[in-house]
Formats: sequence, C-alpha cells, structure tokens
Amino acid sequence: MSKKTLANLSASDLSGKRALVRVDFNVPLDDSGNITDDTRIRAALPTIQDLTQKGAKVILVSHFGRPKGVDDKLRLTPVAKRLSDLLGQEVVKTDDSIGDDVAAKVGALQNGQVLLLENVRFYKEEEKNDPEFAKKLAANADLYVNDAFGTAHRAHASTEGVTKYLSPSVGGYLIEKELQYLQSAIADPQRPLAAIIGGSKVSSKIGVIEALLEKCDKLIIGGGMIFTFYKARGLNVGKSLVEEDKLELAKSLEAKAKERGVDLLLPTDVVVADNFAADANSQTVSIDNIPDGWMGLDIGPDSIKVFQEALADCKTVIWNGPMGVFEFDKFAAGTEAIAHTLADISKKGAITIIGGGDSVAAVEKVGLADQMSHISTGGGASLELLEGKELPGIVALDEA
Ligand SMILES: Nc1ncnc2c1ncn2[C@@H]1O[C@H](COP(=O)(O)OP(=O)(O)OP(=O)(O)O)[C@@H](O)[C@H]1O
Ligand SMILES: O=C(O)[C@H](O)COP(=O)(O)O
Repeated sequence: MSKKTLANLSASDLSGKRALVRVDFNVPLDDSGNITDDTRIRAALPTIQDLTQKGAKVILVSHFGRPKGVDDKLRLTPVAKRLSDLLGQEVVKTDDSIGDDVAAKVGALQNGQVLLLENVRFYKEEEKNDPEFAKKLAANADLYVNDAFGTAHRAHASTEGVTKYLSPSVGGYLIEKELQYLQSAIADPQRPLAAIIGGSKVSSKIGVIEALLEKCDKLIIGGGMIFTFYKARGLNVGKSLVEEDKLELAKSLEAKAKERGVDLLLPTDVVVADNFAADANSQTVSIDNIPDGWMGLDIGPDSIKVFQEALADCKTVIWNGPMGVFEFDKFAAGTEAIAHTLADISKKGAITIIGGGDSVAAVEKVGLADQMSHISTGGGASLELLEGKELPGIVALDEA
C-alpha cells in the first residue's frame, strides 16, 4: 500500500516505545459468553508479536459490539484471556480505555508486554470521533498502529481521530494483507478474473457489482438476488425474494455487462421450497419453470456445473455472498459446491479471495478456510473496499 506500515519500522524505532494498536476484536460470543470464532484475534497476532519481539510496549484498543454506554456483557475480559492463551504470555486488562488507572498500568509495562484496554465504545465519544477523546487515547502512547481492518470503514476516534496526535501512524500486517488481496490483486489481476456475488438482496450489492463489472471477465450471480434479475427478464419467480423497485437496475446491470464484454452468468436451475424452513418440501426446477407458491432457496445442480466450468480456468476469483440459504442444510449444496470449486482452483495456483460476511462462514462450515488464498476479516469494510471507496482508517495513516 502507499501507506507506511509496521514493516517500515525497525527495532530501534520500536524498542521501549508505547504503541497504541487498534485491533478489531469484535468476535462472536455464544449465550454463555464464550468466544465462538477467534479468527479476528488470531489475525492480529503477527502485528502484536512483531511489536513485542521488537521491544515495544503494546497497548491494544478495540470495540466490541454496539454498546450504549458501559455494558458488562460487552467487556473485553474473555478476549484478553483468549489472546493471552494464543500469545502464551500474560495480557494486562484494564477496566477503562482512558484515565488514571490506564495511565498507571501503561506506565508499569515492561518492553514486550501487552495490555488490552476496555471496550472503547463504552464512550459515545468514540463513534463521534471526538478530538478530546482521541487526544486522551493518544496520551498514553508514542506511536499508532492500525490493524483493525474490519473497522477501517469507520471514522472513529480510535481508528481515525487518534492519528492526528500520534506519529508515526502506520498500518499493521493484517491491514497490509487485506489491501494486498482486496485491492491490489483485483486492480491488477491475473486473468481471467471472476467475481461471484450472492447473498439476499441486490440492493446491498449494487456498488460492488458495478465496481467489479469494470474489472472482471466473468460475473457469477447467485443467492436471493437472482430472482430480481429473472423477474426483470419476465420470468415467473413464485414466492421467491424479489426487490420490485430494483427491476430496472437488474436490467441495466445486465446491459452494462454486455456492453463491457463481461460474461454474466445467472443460475440455469434452482432448488425451490414450499416455505422458508429447514425442513420445507423441495424440488429442483429450471428457472423458467418455478411453480406458483414456491420460493427459490438455492442454485440447482446444472447451475453448479455451469459455474464450475466457468471458474475452472480463472486465475483470480473474488467471492462475496452465499449462493443460497446455506444456514439450512437442505439448501446449502450450491454454496458448498462453490467453496469446493474455489479450493480446487486454489490448489492449481489461482488466487481465491473470500470477501467477508456470510461466504466466510460458509467456507469455514465446510472446513475449507485454509485452502483459500485470503479470507477477509472485514464484512462492511471489505464491501466498501471492493466498491472502490476509501476507508477512513487507512486514509488517515502516514504516507509511505
Ligand atoms: N434464495 C435466497 N432467498 C432468501 N435468502 C437467501 C437466498 N440465498 C441466500 N440468502 C440469504 O442471504 C443471506 C446473506 O446475504 P447478505 O447479503 O447478508 O450476504 P453477505 O454479504 O455474505 O453477508 P454480510 O451482510 O454478513 O456481509 C444469508 O443469510 C442467506 O440465507
Ligand atoms: O463486525 C464488524 O463488521 C466490525 O467490527 C465493525 O463493526 P460495526 O459495524 O459495529 O462498526
């Protein structure tokens, strides 16, 4: 990236220095408060370990959920425990993110020690990007590292405001890797480049489809949004999800693909259900044969074959959004088949990028996560990046 990164800082820049490190430890918890997926914590380890090895005093700051004021259920205590297990060293945890107690605990840190501040969103000033609050966060540190890719699309005090008070302000290794895949690999791709876009609604993916249409050779569309395209073509879609106010948009996206010579592939058959339920009755029909009263919940076997053939020669593939209602096993086959196809082409050297959100959950569910080139830790942030938007948490960093 054109921004300064941690790789640009040597041990002499870091030894004995207090580094404020923004991480995204917004991880899912079960009803008993146990962490169900620690991917985001693991993803921050290279940055944390590089800093500790170079003798920095590491002060981690993260949000957790969307609290309105202090909320005991959204304290970062379980995260500190998991991080400590992963690092194999004690992580000092504070009960606040600013103030005298924090200053005392930071003051007591030895080189190479790690401290985790309490959930920064307990202060409303965080999301307001309040300059006084940013100044207080910065007061305990000498330099700033942003490695919170999942929150880089937010202009908050700990992601953006704080850079005005700390120098240098650099990106961490996770941010660097996310940009390498979600930006560089697509800006200058090894071709053919395919984009696979799924999920429920076309309205939430307009920006990303339009941006990718400018770059890709093949655009594969699945998920609930296909029915808006079909209805726009005049097909009967039964009770399937349709956005009536996006019919013209669907037509214009198809026209744009044609104009740009992009091969736009929609499913040829679908699995329809008699209601939206895991145990619904189902049947596979061609797309011009959807019965009244039934709804499409997955792509069919013929579509899977067509998509697999289209992907076979691709050198770069970016995937965002499931092909069907993969949360129900009966309607997960399309999404799982795409995950397997990407794992196969990955083995043959293709770059496969999973752009956040539910497709990440789908790839993890089938145990293929480690076979992809890159799995983004950002949902909203990865979509905004793919749409070509600038992320405030990255814009604010020092130029390289
Ligand atoms: N045919 C369909 N009908 C209705 N819902 C569908 C259909 N296909 C997929 N979905 C639903 O779409 C949802 C995912 O859509 P969304 O647009 O949120 O995707 P995403 O971008 O991967 O996720 P996120 O919003 O977390 O980034 C899933 O919960 C899935 O069940
Ligand atoms: O989970 C996420 O997408 C990030 O942590 C950002 O969280 P937010 O949408 O609450 O800002």
